[in-house]
Amino acid sequence: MLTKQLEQTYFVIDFDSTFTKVEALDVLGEISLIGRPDRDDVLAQIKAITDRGMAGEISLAQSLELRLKLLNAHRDHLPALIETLMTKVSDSFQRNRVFLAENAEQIFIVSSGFKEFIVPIVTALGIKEEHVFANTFTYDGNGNIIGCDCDNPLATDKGKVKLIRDMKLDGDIYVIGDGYTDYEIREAGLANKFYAFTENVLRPSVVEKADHIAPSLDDFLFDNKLSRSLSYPKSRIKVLLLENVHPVALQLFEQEGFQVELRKGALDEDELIEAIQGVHILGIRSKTMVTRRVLESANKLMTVGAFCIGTNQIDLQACTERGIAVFNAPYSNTRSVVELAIGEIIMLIRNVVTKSNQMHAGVWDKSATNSFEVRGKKLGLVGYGNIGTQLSVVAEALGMEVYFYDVVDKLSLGNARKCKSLDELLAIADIISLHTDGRKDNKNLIGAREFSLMKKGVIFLNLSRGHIVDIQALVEAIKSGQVAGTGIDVFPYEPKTNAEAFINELRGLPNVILTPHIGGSTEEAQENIGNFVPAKLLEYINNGSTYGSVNFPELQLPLLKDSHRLLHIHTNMPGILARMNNIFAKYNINIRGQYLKTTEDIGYVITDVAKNYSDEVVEELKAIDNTIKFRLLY
Ligand SMILES: NC(=O)c1ccc[n+]([C@@H]2O[C@H](COP(=O)([O-])OP(=O)(O)OC[C@H]3O[C@@H](n4cnc5c(N)ncnc54)[C@H](O)[C@@H]3O)[C@@H](O)[C@H]2O)c1
Ligand SMILES: O=C(O)[C@H](O)COP(=O)(O)O
Repeated sequence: MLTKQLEQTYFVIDFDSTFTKVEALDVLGEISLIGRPDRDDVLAQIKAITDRGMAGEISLAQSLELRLKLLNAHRDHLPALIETLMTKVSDSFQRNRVFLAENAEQIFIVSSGFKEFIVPIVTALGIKEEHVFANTFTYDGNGNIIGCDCDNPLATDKGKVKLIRDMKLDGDIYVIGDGYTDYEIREAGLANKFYAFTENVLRPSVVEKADHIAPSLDDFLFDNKLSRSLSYPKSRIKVLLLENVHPVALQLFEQEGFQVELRKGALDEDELIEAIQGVHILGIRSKTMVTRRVLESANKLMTVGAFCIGTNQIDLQACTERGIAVFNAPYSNTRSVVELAIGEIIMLIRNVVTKSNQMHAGVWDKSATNSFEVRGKKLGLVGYGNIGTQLSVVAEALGMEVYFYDVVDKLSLGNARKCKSLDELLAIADIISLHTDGRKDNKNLIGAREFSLMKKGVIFLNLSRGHIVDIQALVEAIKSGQVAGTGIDVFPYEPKTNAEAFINELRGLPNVILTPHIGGSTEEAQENIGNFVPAKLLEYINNGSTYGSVNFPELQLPLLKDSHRLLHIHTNMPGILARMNNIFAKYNINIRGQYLKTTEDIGYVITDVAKNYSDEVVEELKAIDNTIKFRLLY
């Protein structure tokens, strides 16, 4: 599967900084110059000479001669060099060792480096020794390396060109390398294509001459439809992270080899429509609205990560219809919200904000009037989910009596008491805190009527979602004294970035704590989220697992071993699994594992199959009616 006739194709591959991540002579210098006081200085000189040679600024002969002189190396240094180089083989070459071994007849290593260290490295990955073309060292009587065999064309300028010309290879020639001398083979008309290999180093003067850029060997193999260890090159996967998500997320995606674009603030709909094109993974927080219109432009989008709890900013239905799996971080900032709520409750019931403001204005007003303990007070929680329950436990530890109301029948924790209706809870509580989710139906859940049902002098908190409270009604309730203190962290409209002003009628009212949606903004929470969400997204991208998705059927899949994984997402209709299995039967496919889960809207079928199947199977699976998305993983 996915192989093409290779008999007439030859791959000419460079060694230093292509097959390996490093320049071998730089590494040799690190070994041979140990103990020399000027080691760092000499190593920097060697590196500079290497770069100038690679960029075509000085001749190869000059570059070799200058470096060998500075190296002061000995035959005895070579075993240590080989040992180090073994650990520095480029990741994508390591991954694709099967391709290298299976196509050894057509692969040539052509390098201006030295056979003494190249041969042991490349033959370990299946390359034939007689297909290695490189220089050899010359030594003095004491084993010191003093130069190289000058008769070898590879020690001279345009040496690779001369060598390839003399080889008279009959067929297509693809050259893969990071240096100018690799490009010269193509320039001389001896190669069909030159791929600038940029996994380890990107040399602008080389890249600009290349037919293609290959950020990895996977990319080269994908581009040429050749057999490879990865179904899709990681370097082609684009990630867009908005709203200042924690830097650890960027690091995790980059480590994976993905291309990551990071933006500080949220984007509005039109900006996002433009930015999302070509993006495979989108990371947002609570402010970016992922609307149906945005999704219509998301031509490559596979998954969305909400780096927060709430997902009401995402059109989940539209995502599902397009086979886009959405994940969030359902617990990572729960504790942070709870701690802020507790802090605010104490500050508000003690009237600390008013006292503090007076002090800043030079007023010393020591009195106990309107200042209370929280012990023994009735805390009413609207919404008894992850945050509501945790707040319940912490509040009880402070001696509060907890009451809660939830639309779903929830188990009371500790001594918390369940209320049968919202109205019942509003009438009982001294302090009311909202912790419902942000579903549309909850718009203005608390308005003028609800404030009128509360006890006079109630303390009121909203750290859930802005649209749940009618702000004008809250303003009236504060002005009339119905609400004695309030803490609001979320607003119907919130500035998109820190540069935008906050405009709201709550500004300047007494005993009101206003915070800029920071309930979940602690270092701990953001770091937790920054680790948690990418792990989910990577599991989905790399393995197909959807465990924890908020809109997809949840499947925790085993790791893929020695099989290909076919992922089929379809509208939930009867008969699709049967049609898939008919196709497998028709092509006599050996199924190694099959997993199915559905929701009301979609079905997700994962089939692990033996590797030897024909491309028609994939085409027929994709053509099944009501297929939303198909993916192949290996
Ligand atoms: N301020 C912040 O920075 C911040 C941080 C994290 C979470 N949040 C928000 O806090 C809220 C709660 O988060 P969570 O993790 O506890 O969510 P959750 O989904 O675990 O719990 C929400 C609970 O609210 C209940 N509910 C929904 N509508 C209701 C209604 N009308 N009346 C009563 N109960 C209702 C649900 O049944 C559920 O039990 C969410 O809106 C979330 O987006 C805000
Ligand atoms: O849903 C959440 O987790 C909170 O509202 C926090 O959102 P944020 O990441 O945008 O601060």
